[in-house]
Amino acid sequence: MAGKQVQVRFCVPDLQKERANCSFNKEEITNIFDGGEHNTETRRKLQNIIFSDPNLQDPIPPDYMSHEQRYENELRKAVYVMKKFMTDPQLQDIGGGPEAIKWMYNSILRHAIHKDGNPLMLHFGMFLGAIMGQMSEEQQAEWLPKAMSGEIIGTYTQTELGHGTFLRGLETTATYDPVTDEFIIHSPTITATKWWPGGLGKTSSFAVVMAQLHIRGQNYGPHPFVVQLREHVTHASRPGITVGEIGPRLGLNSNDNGFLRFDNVRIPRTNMVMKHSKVLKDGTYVKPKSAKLSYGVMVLTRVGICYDVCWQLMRATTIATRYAAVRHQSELEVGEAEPQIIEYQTQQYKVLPMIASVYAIWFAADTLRHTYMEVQKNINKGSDLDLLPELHASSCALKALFSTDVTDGISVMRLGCGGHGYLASSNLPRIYTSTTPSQTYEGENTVLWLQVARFLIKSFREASKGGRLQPSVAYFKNHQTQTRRITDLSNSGLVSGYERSVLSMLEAVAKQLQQYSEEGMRYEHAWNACSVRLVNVAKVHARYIVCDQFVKALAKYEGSSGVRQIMDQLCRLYMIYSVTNDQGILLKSGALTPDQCNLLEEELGELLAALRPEAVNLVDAFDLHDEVLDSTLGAWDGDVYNRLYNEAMKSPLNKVDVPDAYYKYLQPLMKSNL
Ligand SMILES: CCCCCCCC/C=C\CCCCCCCCCC(=O)SCCNC(=O)CCNC(=O)[C@H](O)C(C)(C)COP(=O)(O)OP(=O)(O)OC[C@H]1O[C@@H](n2cnc3c(N)ncnc32)[C@H](O)[C@@H]1OP(=O)(O)O
Ligand SMILES: Cc1cc2nc3c(=O)[nH]c(=O)nc-3n(C[C@H](O)[C@H](O)[C@H](O)COP(=O)(O)OP(=O)(O)OC[C@H]3O[C@@H](n4cnc5c(N)ncnc54)[C@H](O)[C@@H]3O)c2cc1C
Repeated sequence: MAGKQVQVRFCVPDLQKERANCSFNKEEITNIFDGGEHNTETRRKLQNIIFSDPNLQDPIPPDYMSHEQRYENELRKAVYVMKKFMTDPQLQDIGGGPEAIKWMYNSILRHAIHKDGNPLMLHFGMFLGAIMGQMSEEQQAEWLPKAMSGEIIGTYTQTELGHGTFLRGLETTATYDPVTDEFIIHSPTITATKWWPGGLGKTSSFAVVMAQLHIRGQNYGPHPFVVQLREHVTHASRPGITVGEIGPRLGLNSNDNGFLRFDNVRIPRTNMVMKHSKVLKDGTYVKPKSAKLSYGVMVLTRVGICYDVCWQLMRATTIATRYAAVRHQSELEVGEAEPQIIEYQTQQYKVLPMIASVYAIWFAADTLRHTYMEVQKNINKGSDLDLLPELHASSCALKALFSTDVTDGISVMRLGCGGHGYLASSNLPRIYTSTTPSQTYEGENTVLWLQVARFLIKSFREASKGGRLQPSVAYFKNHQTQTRRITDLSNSGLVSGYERSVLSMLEAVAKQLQQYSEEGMRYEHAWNACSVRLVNVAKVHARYIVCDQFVKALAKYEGSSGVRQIMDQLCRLYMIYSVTNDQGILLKSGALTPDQCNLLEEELGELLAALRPEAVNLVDAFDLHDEVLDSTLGAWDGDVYNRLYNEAMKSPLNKVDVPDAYYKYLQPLMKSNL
């Protein structure tokens, strides 16, 4: 238990001091992020088993491995985990088997086992997601057991060399042949080559392939199909399939992201993924309730990404906060001992708002997950899809906002650790390179912001006609009657300030769109000419959602008063941090005055001082095991300098005093200059 560990484990005096006085029950906070006491218990049992298993250790630090070694090492561990979960009696006790594997890979523990990606990530994420969310019951009965047991390994192949964002522009075709009752999957051009999917290069034997459905010369748009890529047992690529890896990336280099080409590959008709749309034997196309239902796996993954980046921020803030309590530098008062760097207000401003952001992200992600589950329930019941636009807009908004905030936040945490934060052994560089692609994958963020803007403009017009509004934009209904200025600076006052700013921005951009249209510009061009403003308003709306959800989550919170009090302070900090960052927008819209901004900036300073003594306890409450942190700077004991020194000793260059390269290159140069 985290609370008990505090009593018995060694840590450096600076951290002992930080931990000595804690005003709240850490365990209660741990339970929030695990989703309940039972989940905390399960996670701890799992991590005790996993982290004590020598087979899951890396033989050498992955940074010193070659490209092939990294892939092999991660695949070895991933397969070991699958087998262990199937057979280990200790794990059966806690509900072992495929469900537990899925549970673990959908938890923060996967970042501890696989430090730079994992060849089975797409299998556990999107391949299983496509089977469970997009296949008919009959198809699930066929494919799910094989995928869960590892008999087949799959990935999700949508993006092509030529098209990622513009799904309707995909070039891979699936042409129905009624004579043989088969689809013919084909890559007609070089740009139709599938490019990027994780686990595609060397790992997957199957893939869900997004392809344009053609029946009797008519194109019905992109649909998912299951295609076998490699033979059973030999794993050789099948006839008509050309598949391989795309080469090194900025990060996630163990994922064997791949390319894939099809040369008229035939698959049975029943391999079309058919929960929503169907093709009958005679070639009749059965339409789905909404054409966008086949995009469902992407929506699910966008929800997952919100949690995933939250875990990355938890790791980065834990590392930077503990380090800030251990590191001493400079002088606050001349001649006095060097203070812990966390005593500097500017350092508090780096770590504390990011700790608060973890809570903000978590509560908003949880609400989004519930919306997703409600929509799924409605789809399964066959009832209406009213909430689909809300889910699409909110998942785009939150995925885009959180992936950006967290990537930027991790960068601030690295800077907050000075030079040591740049060392691989701090783990901050890898946390960064594993997080920054979330701004691109599963919908490039600018493109997602424009989807949000499309929803906002539509809703704004609906509101002016007195029409029905989706929950996240219900506040538009007041838009004509409200004055812009807010008078109270409470949390709900600030949320209202965001609402008014969104409405003011929408009013202006809608007017500009209208003006362009009246001047004869086509709507699409007018949209493009306004798109910077449209992206800006989408971002402010997203921030509004997060602030609003944070306040609402706390209003419902039924835990202890200590935790409630600290969360209130964190919520207030998040609100003021956000508003002061966005003050240009709030001032311009007239929601705030310069005097009000000054008051908020003063309060921000007071909050930083009030929260400073709790900083280490707050990150301890995330309860991240040292293996999850994998950091010289962030370990629980705070023994930073010994850890840094010991890690440096692992550099292969230190195996010998004088390396061969000296004799080859330097010695001749130095000799010739004697
Ligand atoms: C307790 C914790 C539990 C959770 C644990 C989770 C653990 C972690 C899980 C996962 C971790 C992360 C691992 C991540 C690995 C990911 C690897 C990456 C994989 C990929 O990248 S796969 C490829 C992804 N590709 C994309 O996302 C492409 C982006 N493009 C698009 O989505 C679309 O093309 C588009 C939306 C941009 C445009 O589509 P288009 O058809 O052209 O549509 P429009 O004409 O613009 O709009 C038409 C109309 O449709 C509406 N709409 C569009 N999309 C959707 C949708 N998905 N749903 C509903 N509606 C949609 C749109 O709003 C328009 O509506 P309107 O006409 O305005 O009414
Ligand atoms: C690490 C990683 C893993 C991935 N894994 C997978 C996977 O498993 N499966 C899979 O199918 N794909 C995967 N992808 C691909 C990913 O989904 C795409 O890269 C992503 O959707 C962006 O598409 P794109 O690369 O075509 O970018 P582009 O769309 O070409 O974007 C380039 C620029 O053009 C701009 N742009 C494009 N369209 C518009 C527009 N309409 N309006 C304004 N600006 C626009 C963008 O904002 C961006 O600035 C992965 C990518 C990465 C980096």
